[in-house]
Amino acid sequence: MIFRTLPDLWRCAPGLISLLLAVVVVQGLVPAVSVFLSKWTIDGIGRLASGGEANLTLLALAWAATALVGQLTNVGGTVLQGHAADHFTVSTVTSLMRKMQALPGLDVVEDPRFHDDVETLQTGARFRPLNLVATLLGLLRAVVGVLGVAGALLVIGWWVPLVVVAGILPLAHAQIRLREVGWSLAIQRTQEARELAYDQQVGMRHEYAKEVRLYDLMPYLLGRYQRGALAYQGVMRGMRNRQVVGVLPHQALALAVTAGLFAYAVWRAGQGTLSAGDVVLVITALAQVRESLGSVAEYLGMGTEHLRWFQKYHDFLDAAPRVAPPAEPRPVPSRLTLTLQNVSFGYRDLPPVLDNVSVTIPEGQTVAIVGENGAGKTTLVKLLLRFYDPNAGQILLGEEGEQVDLRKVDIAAWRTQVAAVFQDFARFEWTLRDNILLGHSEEDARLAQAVFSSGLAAALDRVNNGLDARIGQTFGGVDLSGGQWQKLATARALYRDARVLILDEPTAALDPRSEAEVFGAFAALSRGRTTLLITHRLGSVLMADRILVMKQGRLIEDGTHAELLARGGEYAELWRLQASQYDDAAPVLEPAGSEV
Ligand SMILES: Nc1ncnc2c1ncn2[C@@H]1O[C@H](COP(=O)(O)OP(=O)(O)OP(=O)(O)O)[C@@H](O)[C@H]1O
Repeated sequence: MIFRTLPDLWRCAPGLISLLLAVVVVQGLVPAVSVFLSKWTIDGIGRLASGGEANLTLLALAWAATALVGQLTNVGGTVLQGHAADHFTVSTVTSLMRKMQALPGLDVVEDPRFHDDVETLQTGARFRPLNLVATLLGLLRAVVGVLGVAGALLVIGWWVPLVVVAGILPLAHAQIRLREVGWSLAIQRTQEARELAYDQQVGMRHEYAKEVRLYDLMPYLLGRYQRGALAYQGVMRGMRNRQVVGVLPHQALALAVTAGLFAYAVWRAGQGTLSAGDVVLVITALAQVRESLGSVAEYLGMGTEHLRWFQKYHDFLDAAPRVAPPAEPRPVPSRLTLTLQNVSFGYRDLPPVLDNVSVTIPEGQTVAIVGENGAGKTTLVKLLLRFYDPNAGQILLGEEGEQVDLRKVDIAAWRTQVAAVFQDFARFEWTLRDNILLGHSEEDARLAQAVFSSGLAAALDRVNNGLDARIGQTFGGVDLSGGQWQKLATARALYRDARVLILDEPTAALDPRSEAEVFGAFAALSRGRTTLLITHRLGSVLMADRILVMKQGRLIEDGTHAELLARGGEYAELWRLQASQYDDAAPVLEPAGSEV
């Protein structure tokens, strides 16, 4: 992982990183120079005391210069390190977002295991790059410091630096090992951490606030949170304690080695084979070495943990999407007849929700898809958008003779041909304008038309700033009603000049007048376009040329309103049930299970 992470770091700002490395090396050498200055000062004082000569002024100037270099490199190192970490953070987060962009399907984002990865990657991306930079530089500084000062210890024997390093190795190894264990445990527990955070959010965030108050949910949430937190923290605390206590014996060994060398140096001075300056050098050098080696071990441990995060990050970047873009994408055919041929599909490893569906929808046709909850209507359009690939069968675009399998078509190009109002459309808390344009360039007439046809114009009268009003509560914007949000989602779809229009319950939250207006707009808009309308309001299917009825993943009826009524099957039954709700003479409610 280091062999991939370091080049990544280097590539994000090569000039800056070179300068930073030079500064850190100088910074790391300052302690070694200080140690020698101490020795030369003590030896100089000794010579002066015994009538010899010593240039103490030069030594004082050297001290001052060394201290100045130390301070300058400290400040410069901190500034440059901040810059490098900023670059690295941006490049890491950018790569993560680009990878998301390169995952055209929904399979990965809906996988619960992936939620854990995203949680780890998303929270880590905020601080791991920064911490890795700080850790690597700290490590380099400490290693240079150790090498420089250990070199000074050659004064008392060639073997001394070796003994010092050997004394610290078990500590370094233990630090790395403990960090690895800690990381693995934290990763295993990500799901629990996410659940804790979720219960907290439910208690605190505005989207849950009404139910939390009405149903007095807080005691229940607190109970869940406290039970979960106690269990989770117990495990994590045990791990942290083991980390702290586990390194104690190794620290004791490192301390014993330096204490032994100190005693040896004092003994040699007593024998007259080391000068007073040499002894000062050994004492300061040992203190420095001990500190720097401690830092090396600590940085190695921290670095290991950060690198494990980067390993996860690289694994994610390398992950092959199940919905794979075609190697040689074919253009979208000029005529857009949609054909499903024996399509079966199940989410992940769950039972199939589409069972051998075959249908052809000629270009320009308006098709309503109806059926009970969970029948597979939304799944069918998600397959058409290539959010998933069928497990069996195929989806073809184009007229007979020039049909192309959807899996071979350029995904981005295909999606530009489609506009959709999803049942669970996204509520972007940006301005109204940005919510409609979605990053596309603005065309005044088209924007005005989309706002008018969606019925959003009435909502605009009530907000300051018109289309520039920020919406949603998170950033203090204006909140919209459910119906106004739905009109906004509709305006978004209408703004796109798409050849295929997908409307999944597009009027569920609209009042009758708005619904009639919006359907009027859809009717106008669907002219010349292929339109798929999923709805439970059977009155609205009258605008369709053709109705598909789905039940338990199968397409069970296909025809016009009149044909299906005449057939007296599922559609006729659904129609009768719904009509009866508006009919004074008929019973208003049917038994459960008849939901449309
Ligand atoms: N992302 C998903 N992961 C797993 N199962 C899913 C997913 N989305 C839908 N399902 C399941 O697939 C089945 C079909 O769902 P789908 O949303 O296609 O039904 P629908 O006909 O659109 O229903 P509704 O009228 O309630 O919107 C349901 O049983 C649902 O639980």
